[in-house]
This record gives sequence, structure tokens and C-alpha cells, in this order.
Amino acid sequence: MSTPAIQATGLTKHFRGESGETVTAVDGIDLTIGSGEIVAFLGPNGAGKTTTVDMFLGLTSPTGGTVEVYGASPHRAVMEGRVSAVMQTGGLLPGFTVRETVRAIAALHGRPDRVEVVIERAGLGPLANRLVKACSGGEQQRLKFALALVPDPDLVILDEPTTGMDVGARQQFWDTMQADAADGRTIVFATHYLAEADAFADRTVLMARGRIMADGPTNEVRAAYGGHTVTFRPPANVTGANGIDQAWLDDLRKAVAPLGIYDLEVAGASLEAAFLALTGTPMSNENETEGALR
Ligand SMILES: Nc1ncnc2c1ncn2[C@@H]1O[C@H](COP(=O)(O)OP(=O)(O)OP(=O)(O)O)[C@@H](O)[C@H]1O
Repeated sequence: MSTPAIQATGLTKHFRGESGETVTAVDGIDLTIGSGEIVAFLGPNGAGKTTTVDMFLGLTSPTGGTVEVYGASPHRAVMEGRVSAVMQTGGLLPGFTVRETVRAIAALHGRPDRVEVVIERAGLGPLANRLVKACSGGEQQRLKFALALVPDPDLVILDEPTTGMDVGARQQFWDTMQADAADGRTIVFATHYLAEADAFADRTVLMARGRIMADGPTNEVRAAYGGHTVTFRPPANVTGANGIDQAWLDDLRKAVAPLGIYDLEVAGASLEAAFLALTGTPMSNENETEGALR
């Protein structure tokens, strides 16, 4: 059997919280990701997705357990160019053009031969001479993706790569990823968006409170654990510019608990959701409903 891309055993991470309490971000994860898999880490805010992928990349050291990337430490796998990442945040130099940025990173890796390949692969050809500061958020994310491809890694890890993109940019980003994945690269990405896992991942690892709640083919996870989303419009007198009145929400949580409803989450309506509702296009993002009982 070939060496797995990622092998995690009992992987655990504790942080010290603001008042000195222990926060368990990742709580004993066992996981094997094989070569060529496309895996989504799906979960709500604070589920532990970022901490988990940070440990895959050696950016955070585990408090307990182990993680190996292609049979070696994450640090070594990164140094050898076997794994690279597209992170949520991270600096691009605004005064460089797209091509200059790719050239600089390719020079660092000793791979000048990769410049045009990755520009083309990330769909940046028409933008190659544009200054980074003139690129949209979505275009900058595609540039980060191009940079991640410079060492021709076996594994690419993406942490919520489409955060902040509009619907069109998100689609374009995933089209680019899809084309790349067709070449057999292993891809692991963290996302809030069930629709992204559904559309793109063969396998979904559903995380909540630092644990794996479900892990399997995306369609099976959806069917077995998806449940139903109940949307509602709260009374006008409890809503304001800052969201829904907290005391009312606490009462609501208490009221629905006897019905077996837990983890009630409320997200403010986004412009995207409003746009989609107004245009009649189905919403792809289930986290951006006006109010949702999960
Ligand atoms: N450096 C830190 N110090 C203290 N607590 C942290 C730190 N990093 C993360 N946490 C906590 O660990 C938990 C998991 O956070 P993490 O960022 O991994 O979740 P996530 O699923 O990626 O969430 P999001 O989707 O919001 O990015 C959260 O409770 C978070 O507040």
C-alpha cells in the first residue's frame, strides 16, 4: 500500500484561553487521507478546522498525538515541496504584478520553469501584468493558489480559500481547482460551505467541537447526517441593526431544547443571500440563512 498523504493519530491541540482556561481546539483525531483524495473539512466556526490543517502543515505543534505527511514530519514535507498551502490570510506584495509575484516565489524554490505553467493553471494569464493591489479578492486567492503550485506539490491544503468571494468568483475558483485536481493531486480544504464540499470533495470530514462527527463519501455524509434546516423570521421587535436580541435568543434556545433541538445557530442575512433570494437562484450557502435551526 502506498504511503498515505496524511496520517493522524490521536491528534490533539489545546490552547490557553483568555482567562487562563484550557481550550480544546482539536480533540484526539484519527484520520488517514490517501494519495489523490479530495477531502473537505466541513464545520461551523470554531470547530477546529484551521487548527487541524495548521497541524498538517507544521504551523502549529500538536499538544498530543502524531501527524505524518507522506510518512515524514509536516515540516519536512513542506521543505521537500511535497505539500503547500493556500491560507485564509497571508501577505502578497501589493506593488508587484501577478507575474513578478510568481517569478519571485519560483526563484525561491529554484523552479523558474514553473512560472508560466502555474499562471496558466490558475487562470491568471490575462491578469499576469496586473498589479496585485488591482486584483480582486478572488483573483488574489487564485494567485495564492498559483504560488502554492510552484513546487508542484503532491498535496495542496486550502484553508477556507473562498471566504469573502462573491458567488461568481467562488465558482471560478473551484473551476480552477477542479481542473488541477483532475491531474491527481491530493487536495484537502477547510470550508464552512456544505455546497462547496458537495460540489468538489469526494470525501467529507465533518468537524464540530474539535472532533470528527462524520467521515465518508460526501453524498453519504449528507444523507446520513445532513438533517434538515429550519429557517424562520424572528419577530421584528427582537431584531435590530446589530442582529437578534441575545436574551430573546437565550429564551428560544431554552424553549426548543425539550424538543431535542440543540446547536441553534443564527447568522445574519448576507448581501449574497439577499441577492440570491431576490433573483430566485437557490442559495448555495446554508450558513447564511436569516435564522437557522440545525
Ligand atoms: N491561538 C489560539 N488561542 C486560543 N484559542 C484558540 C487559538 N486558535 C484557535 N483557538 C480556539 O480553538 C477553537 C478552534 O478554532 P479553529 O480556528 O481551529 O476553528 P475553525 O473550525 O477553523 O473555525 P473558523 O471556521 O471560524 O475558522 C476555537 O474555539 C478557537 O477559539
